[in-house]
Amino acid sequence: MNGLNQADHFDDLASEMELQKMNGHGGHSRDDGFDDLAEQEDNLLNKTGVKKEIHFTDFEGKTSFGMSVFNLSNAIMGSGILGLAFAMSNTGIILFLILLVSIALLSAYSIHLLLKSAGVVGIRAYEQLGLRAFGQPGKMIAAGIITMHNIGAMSSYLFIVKSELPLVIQTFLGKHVNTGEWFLNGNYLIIIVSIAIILPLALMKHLGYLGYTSSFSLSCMVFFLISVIYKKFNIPCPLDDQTHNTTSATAVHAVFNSTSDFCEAKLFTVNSQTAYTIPILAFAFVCHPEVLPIYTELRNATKKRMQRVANISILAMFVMYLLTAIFGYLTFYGAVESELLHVYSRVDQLDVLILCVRLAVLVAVTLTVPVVLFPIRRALLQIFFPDKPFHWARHVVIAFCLIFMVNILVIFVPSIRDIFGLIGATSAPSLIFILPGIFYVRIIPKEKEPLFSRPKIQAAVFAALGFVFMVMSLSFIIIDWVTGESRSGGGH
Ligand SMILES: NC(=O)C[C@H](N)C(=O)O
Repeated sequence: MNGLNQADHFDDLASEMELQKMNGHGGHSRDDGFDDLAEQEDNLLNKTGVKKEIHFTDFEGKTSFGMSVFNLSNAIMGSGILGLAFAMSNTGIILFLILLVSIALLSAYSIHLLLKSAGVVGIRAYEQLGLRAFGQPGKMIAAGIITMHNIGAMSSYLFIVKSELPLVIQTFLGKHVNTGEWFLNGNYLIIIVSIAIILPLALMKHLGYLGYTSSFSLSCMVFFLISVIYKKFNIPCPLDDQTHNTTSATAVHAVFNSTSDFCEAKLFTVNSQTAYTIPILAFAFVCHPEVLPIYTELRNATKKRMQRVANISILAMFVMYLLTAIFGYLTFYGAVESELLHVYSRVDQLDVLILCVRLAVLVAVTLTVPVVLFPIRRALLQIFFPDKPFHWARHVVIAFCLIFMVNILVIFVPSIRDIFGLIGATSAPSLIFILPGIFYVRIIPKEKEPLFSRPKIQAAVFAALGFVFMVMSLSFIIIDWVTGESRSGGGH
């Protein structure tokens, strides 16, 4: 679900270097060191005419190519996968495919920009690119956006707990309907899970074994995909409850008013919910803060090799995303909700396979919440308490406040669609398009590429495209909220 454990490792290294610098052991300042490296690389090129293999930082990576692909895939894959079938139901198969391919390609291009910028100055973290491009404000902006994005990701994971845990408990109790007891209320359950599991894990000083949950999460999502494909051939459309009982079915019928229309795969469609498509897709492909740490750790790190790692990971996740969206959509058609796993509760509450998928996804997302919390706390510490040594009080208070805030958010947010929408329309396009584009224009020296050279104009257009996506998506989402005629994206 993410490779943040890696980032953690690198930040430790980075802090170590910073510490050395502060203590005067480093000799050079960090940036000077990287400039030397870039210069050294240029000399090498000049002398031999052939570019010899050189590491882009002073850090010698040890992770194999395959393992790096796996790590980056983990960074890409997350809760976003649960929203894709919903996105497809609002665009139709063809439009969805076009958008999915476009976002995947743009995401790969964005990684190209990040790698090229990092290669010039030898930088191992997203925030450091910000620092290099715009000084302290650039670093703050990058750290702020990453913080906001991770808070959004944390909320989406906790939202899944809120919507799925009551169903799991219900199934264990053998109940076909939610009878309204407190232990079947998602809001109470997330508070209990937060206090009993997430907070203690978030208080650990280091991630330790928790870092490995990312691979567990990826396996859970593969299991989820296999079940979605299997269930497609087992669930009839229309669902029994589609003409009565649930509120979302009623709301859906306001939009799609005949059953035949309802159970038909649309190739191309547009409705008020189509506005959420690009944000959902953008959210699903965010992995950019993890790219540079994974690059640094890659064995024989060259830009080309890392770009191959990125392309393969993006392609693999593209296939998983496409299959999940198609089979999820072809199971429920217009009745699909913004959190795919939740819709299965409308078929058979006591289904064992779905119970297992729910349990697996629940464990995975619960364990991922603290993993996502660590980098947020680190960014906050860097912003508000730079150069201060570790202090337990700060460590504990920040974790507590973050978890408290995310709980409040998740209790009041009616649907995971709103989290995907908001985060996908703001921090995701910033991380994928805007920041890599403008960092590139600023970081690549004018002597190498003049301001009006093709690559720089392309990067600037790319950043502008991100800005257009952001403004467009936000406006449509706000219009949808204000007019309130939304089809329930309900996750609960
Ligand atoms: N890594 C992230 O920020 C989000 C991830 N792409 C997801 O789908 O959940």
